[in-house]
Amino acid sequence: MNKTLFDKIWDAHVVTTVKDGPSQLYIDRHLCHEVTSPQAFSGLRERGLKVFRPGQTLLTADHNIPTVEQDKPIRDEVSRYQVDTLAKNAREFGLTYYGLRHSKNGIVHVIGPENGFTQPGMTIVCGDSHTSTHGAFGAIAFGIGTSEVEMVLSSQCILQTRPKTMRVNFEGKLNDGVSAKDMALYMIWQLTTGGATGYFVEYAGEAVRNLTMEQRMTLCNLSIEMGARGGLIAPDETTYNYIQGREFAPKGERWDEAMAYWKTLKSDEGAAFDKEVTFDASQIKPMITYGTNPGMGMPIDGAIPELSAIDEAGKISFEKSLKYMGFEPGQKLEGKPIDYVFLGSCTNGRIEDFRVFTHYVKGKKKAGNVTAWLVPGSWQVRQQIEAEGLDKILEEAGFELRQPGCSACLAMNDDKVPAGKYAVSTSNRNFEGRQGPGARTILASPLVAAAAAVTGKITAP
Ligand SMILES: CC(C)[C@H](C(=O)O)[C@@H](O)C(=O)O
Ligand code: SF4
Repeated sequence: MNKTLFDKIWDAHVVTTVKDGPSQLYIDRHLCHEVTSPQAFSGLRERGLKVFRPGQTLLTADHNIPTVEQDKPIRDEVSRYQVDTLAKNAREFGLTYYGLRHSKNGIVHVIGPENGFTQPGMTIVCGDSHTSTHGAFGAIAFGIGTSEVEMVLSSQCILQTRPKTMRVNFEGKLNDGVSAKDMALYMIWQLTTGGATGYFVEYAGEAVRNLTMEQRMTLCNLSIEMGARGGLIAPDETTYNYIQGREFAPKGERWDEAMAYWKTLKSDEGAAFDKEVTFDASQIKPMITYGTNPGMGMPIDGAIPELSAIDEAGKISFEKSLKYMGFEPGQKLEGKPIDYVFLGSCTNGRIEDFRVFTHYVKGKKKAGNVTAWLVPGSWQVRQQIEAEGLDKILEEAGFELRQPGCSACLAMNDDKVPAGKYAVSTSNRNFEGRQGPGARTILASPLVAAAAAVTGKITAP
């Protein structure tokens, strides 16, 4: 039978299946952060259980950490408690932990791939919705709840209902200045935030094949924002080259064995998907969002829809959303002054994102009205930035590099955008209050963020 890539990986991990019910799925890799793991560890403690396969779990602190003065104790009491608890759990259960001040600390979805912990053909979970990021390597990666975190810790398995499969093809070539972030915002705009609910998405087509690993991660990261369980891309030379030599990557003979398996990881010719959508990549322009969900997007030179274009059921939430954002139906946003720029997050906090941003601002100056937060996704990203001298270029242009963490992506630390202020943000969610109470988020690519940072306005790069 012709199988999809998803089917191949899923079938290889099913331990047993409950008749007409969920499957017991074996999990290869488990990532944990401080927000969704404490109750899971407490659960183990109460039941007197150990972690079943400690080598397959990796811990990091990211959501609650400050992005300045990480050498000092965390000032916020709740955040400090969260991070201390994770450290304590790591010690007690004998798990690898990239805590604060660890040279490999960073956002959970950045550190997995950059250390080779994330590999093709694996099942990867984390108590975090953007676990879909790891699908860029040709893995089944998805977010789980805290009770499932406990299941994985204690048994290395979880119960899962098999999702439907969907393929999204991006045919043709992207235009200059258009990135994976624009592909994702375009796709969610077209398909809506519920367009992939119940599906696991495979991304394919020429424009996807041409993406670097960093860009593939950006695309897969946003799968969840259109309701998908996850997104994945078949591994190829780009994938193998990225993984080879990283800390957890297979070495020597193990590498050859792994490669033999990885090369089988693609959807067979004629494999049936429950749904298939095709986009013309050359039609995509740099994108921004104007509303309070990632589906409320438009090309940067476009206009917000008129009220008459919105269906009856959506009118109230559309108006509420525009009111929150301080925008009008039919308004164009190009030239609109902004206050903050955030470069970072598990969507766009990788080295390539910093290269793009730096290349654009080189020789220019940050606009006086803009507060810019440039937050690398990990310490390794930050070290790479410094090794390439990007920090110097940024400094000359009036920008300062911060220390790694989730930061203003969800503002669980001190990096909060003040109420009413506009932030052009490279992160993935523009929900009300996401970047701070009353903060107004405009999602965009690192390139669009760079243009806004130097002009102080929404500007086509
Ligand atoms: C805190 C965590 C549970 C959450 C998630 O699951 O996505 C966060 O990472 C986010 O991006 O909103
Ligand atoms: S960077 Fe943002 S989206 Fe990613 S894990 Fe952190 S809070 Fe969630």
